[in-house]
Amino acid sequence: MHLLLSSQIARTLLSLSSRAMSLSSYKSLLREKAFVNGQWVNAANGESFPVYNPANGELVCKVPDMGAADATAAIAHAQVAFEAWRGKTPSQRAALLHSWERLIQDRCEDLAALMTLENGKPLAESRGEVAYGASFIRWFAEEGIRVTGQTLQGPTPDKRIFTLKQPQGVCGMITPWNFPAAMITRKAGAALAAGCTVVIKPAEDTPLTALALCQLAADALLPPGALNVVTCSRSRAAEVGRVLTTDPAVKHVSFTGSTDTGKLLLAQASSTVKRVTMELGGNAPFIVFDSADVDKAVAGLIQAKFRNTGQTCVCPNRIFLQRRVSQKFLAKLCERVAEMKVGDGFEAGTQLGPLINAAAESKLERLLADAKQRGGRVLAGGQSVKVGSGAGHFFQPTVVSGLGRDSACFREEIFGPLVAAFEFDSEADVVELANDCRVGLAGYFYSADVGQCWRVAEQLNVGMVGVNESMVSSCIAPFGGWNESGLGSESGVGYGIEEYLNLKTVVLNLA
Ligand SMILES: NC(=O)c1ccc[n+]([C@@H]2O[C@H](COP(=O)([O-])OP(=O)(O)OC[C@H]3O[C@@H](n4cnc5c(N)ncnc54)[C@H](O)[C@@H]3O)[C@@H](O)[C@H]2O)c1
Ligand SMILES: O=CCCC(=O)O
Repeated sequence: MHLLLSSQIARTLLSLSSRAMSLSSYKSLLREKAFVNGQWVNAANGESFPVYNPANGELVCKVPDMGAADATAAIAHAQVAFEAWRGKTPSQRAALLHSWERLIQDRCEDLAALMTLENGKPLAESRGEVAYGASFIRWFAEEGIRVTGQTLQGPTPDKRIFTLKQPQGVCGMITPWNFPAAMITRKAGAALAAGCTVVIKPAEDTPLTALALCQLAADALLPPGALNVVTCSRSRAAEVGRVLTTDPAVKHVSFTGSTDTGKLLLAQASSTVKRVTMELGGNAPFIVFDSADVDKAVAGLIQAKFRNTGQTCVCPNRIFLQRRVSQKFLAKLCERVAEMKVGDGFEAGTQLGPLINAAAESKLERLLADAKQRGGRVLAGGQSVKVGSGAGHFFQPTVVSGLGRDSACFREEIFGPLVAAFEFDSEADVVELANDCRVGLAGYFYSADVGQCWRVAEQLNVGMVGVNESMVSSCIAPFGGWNESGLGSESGVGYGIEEYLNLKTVVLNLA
């Protein structure tokens, strides 16, 4: 007993001391200002807005609440920087990007602490995101030096045709709060490697990681103006977004966020015919066929569904269980879910952190009420959880079954730790059900039938499919959705960097 107690105390002290270390050192990354043209600046209007810790509602710090004038100035700086940045060789750009990536990896603990502080995700996941985010910078540094064109015989003997790929110019980027580092590096890494310069508007809930990344970019000697961050509150997002999507100097708008916002930004970007990359919402099917290895499927669902407390665009949303395997799957799932720890992301062992804000909690409550009203059965969870002061928005991992396609959980992106299960009979039925939505980001299925694996992978109307696999994202794989889930691809061999390159055809007359 005595031994057990002292080992518990030792563990707690260890976790407290490493937490204290991270919390004090991340502050060296922050200036409570925005970052434009290599400098830490205030908003032209002198205003700022607060950033809160979603786990306890406490103020973390304030950052500038910038507006249209600041966005326009940042674009102008990025335009000047573009002229020099495009003139560097791909290897010179790659060397700077590699330095940036190394500094990010070196400061992993500090960045992870900062991310848990502003986003709430468990520290282990934040560390994972730092590594994931850094991987994109490394990947694109390597992609940048291998951009190639074509040489073709012309239509007549005296002609040769060449294709060149050239950087587009200033890129405007608007990013979400759920992956405060990786959604920036997946875009900015590609754009910078291609020779473009960048103005980012990070999400109002998580501007700090974005700013810390800039400090590290400056430490890595990326030139002033190559990477700029314009911070603003939600009430100024439309104003800053309008500048980024309409200023003629911006040649590309890359957005990750909700489909509704994406549609608005697309419309705005059309006024100057900008290139666009849109990574929007999903409603991923997760199908378990009778032949599946149920333990693997349950483990896969837990991993994919509860990543970032269910607030991930590729999270499984509609869980389709073939009738013979359904009860077994749900029983095992509920057993695992009952063991999951909800808590402050800094607490050792926490698997689910807080939801990002009160609106996210209200949405879960609405979806759950709708499910119950339509005859759904709550098999696990179903309640919010009080953690610490009670100011955060924590929710139990929840499993609901017996739902139909009229339910809100079928129609909407849940974006929280709520598993909504549906039953099906045949392969044809489930493919039809899975494709019955307007978005198409990711899809997953578990089956031991090789023929079925090919057929279903081909038939799902989504951009990414996991077959007996629940993690589809990496810097190596193209990331992007079909239909209302977006336009274009991020990462992958060729695809991610091509988004930021203009194709030019040169016809040479030899005569
Ligand atoms: N496909 C992907 O890669 C991907 C990745 C992460 C999140 N998402 C999606 O994002 C959504 C959740 O994120 P969210 O709620 O923060 O999305 P959101 O669209 O509300 O916000 C995303 C970003 O857009 C900004 N924004 C909001 N309104 C704007 C406007 N009028 N003009 C300019 N900018 C504006 C926000 O400030 C934020 O920076 C989910 O639907 C999720 O699936 C998609
Ligand atoms: O939430 C969206 C991005 C998640 C990912 O890159 O896997």
